Amino acid sequence: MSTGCNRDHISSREGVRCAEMAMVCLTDFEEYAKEHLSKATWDYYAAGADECCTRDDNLLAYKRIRLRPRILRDVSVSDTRTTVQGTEISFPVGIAPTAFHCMAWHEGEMATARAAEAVNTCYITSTYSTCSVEEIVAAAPNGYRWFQLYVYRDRKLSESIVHRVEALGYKALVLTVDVPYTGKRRDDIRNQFKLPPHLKVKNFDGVIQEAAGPEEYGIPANTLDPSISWKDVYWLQSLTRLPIVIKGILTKEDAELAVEHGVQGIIVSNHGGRQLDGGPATIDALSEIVDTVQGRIEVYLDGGIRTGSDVLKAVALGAKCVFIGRPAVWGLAYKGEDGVREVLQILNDEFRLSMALSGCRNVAEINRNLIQFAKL
Ligand SMILES: Cc1cc2nc3c(=O)[nH]c(=O)nc-3n(C[C@H](O)[C@H](O)[C@H](O)COP(=O)(O)O)c2cc1C
Ligand SMILES: CCCCCCC(=O)C(=O)O
Repeated sequence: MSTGCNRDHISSREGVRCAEMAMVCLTDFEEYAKEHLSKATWDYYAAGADECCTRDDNLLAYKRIRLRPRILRDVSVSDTRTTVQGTEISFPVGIAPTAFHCMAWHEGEMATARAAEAVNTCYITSTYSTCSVEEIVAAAPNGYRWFQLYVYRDRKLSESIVHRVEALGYKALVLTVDVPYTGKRRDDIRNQFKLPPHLKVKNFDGVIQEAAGPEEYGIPANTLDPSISWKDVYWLQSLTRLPIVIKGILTKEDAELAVEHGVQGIIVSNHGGRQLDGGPATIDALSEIVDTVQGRIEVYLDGGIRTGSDVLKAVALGAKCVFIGRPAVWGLAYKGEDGVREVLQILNDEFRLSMALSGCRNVAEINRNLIQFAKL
């Protein structure tokens, strides 16, 4: 991915200094992470599927959208707060579930959770966290958290994690539906990428870790169930009272089915372009889904959010909140909890500024009138 940053002139010797310079935008963190992580780790985080068309289009699509700013609207006071599933967060940006945070920073997901708690936003913990859900909750006891669930062939295993996170105070379950199989990520294959042996998928320590059979990323490959279907949404509802959010919807047809199946939210997502290459950029898929859902449930989005004006565009097109994946990991690689906080703070500042410059005083004032649609 391009760094999009004005540091390209910095020589490698000067690059050491780079770490002490102010981080100005999210691509500064990307550049830092690329320089400091091992190649295999960097490649895993950066990976897209196949030719990475969808991964890259997630970012480019925002740059094709133009805004229609309003003026003279007294933007001396602005309020970025919003709610998700009835809970207030400081601005409409949360942290998407990403796996293996301990590869980026020794405290891994505990650091991520502390940062989200400090900024008062939502952190979605991945099934494949390298700290256990118990450790994460203990690290940030007042944080607002959802848990991302992959459905295992062994349903008892999924059932037990659902009960565990519900008892721990997680506030929603995010069912990821776009990974019946892992996408083909060429660099991971070339690098024979594996979770380093000193790290574990801690939630299932001693269970899937020791299962026999072929491995993917150093964890058993045949654990996720490719046969999951809409009826499993009913199965999940039978296990829990938590709201269920489906992550990985890209069409109006599936959005309608999600509503009909009684879930409480949708994340418009293509898994950061790591699964099907050739699918739409998420911001391009958003409008048809918002139009279909008609406010019956909340619609969120992830993929390619790198600036405050990206957030503004997604909210204007109907996303209640957006989530960042890779940028949080870059923040971790930079400075752990403080790095993730900085990433969120920069996005918050940029979002506030974009709101003000387009004449919006609060999130409720952001709507489709802000978007310039191409003339036919
Ligand atoms: C390194 C990495 C690991 C990921 N792990 C998971 C995961 O465990 N569960 C999941 O539902 N999505 C996972 N995702 C997808 C993210 O939740 C999210 O959809 C995506 O990263 C958003 O795009 P962005 O990175 O451009 O912000 C992962 C993405 C990345 C980059
Ligand atoms: C065996 C499947 C590993 C998936 C790891 C997490 C993930 O979703 C990713 O995109 O990477």
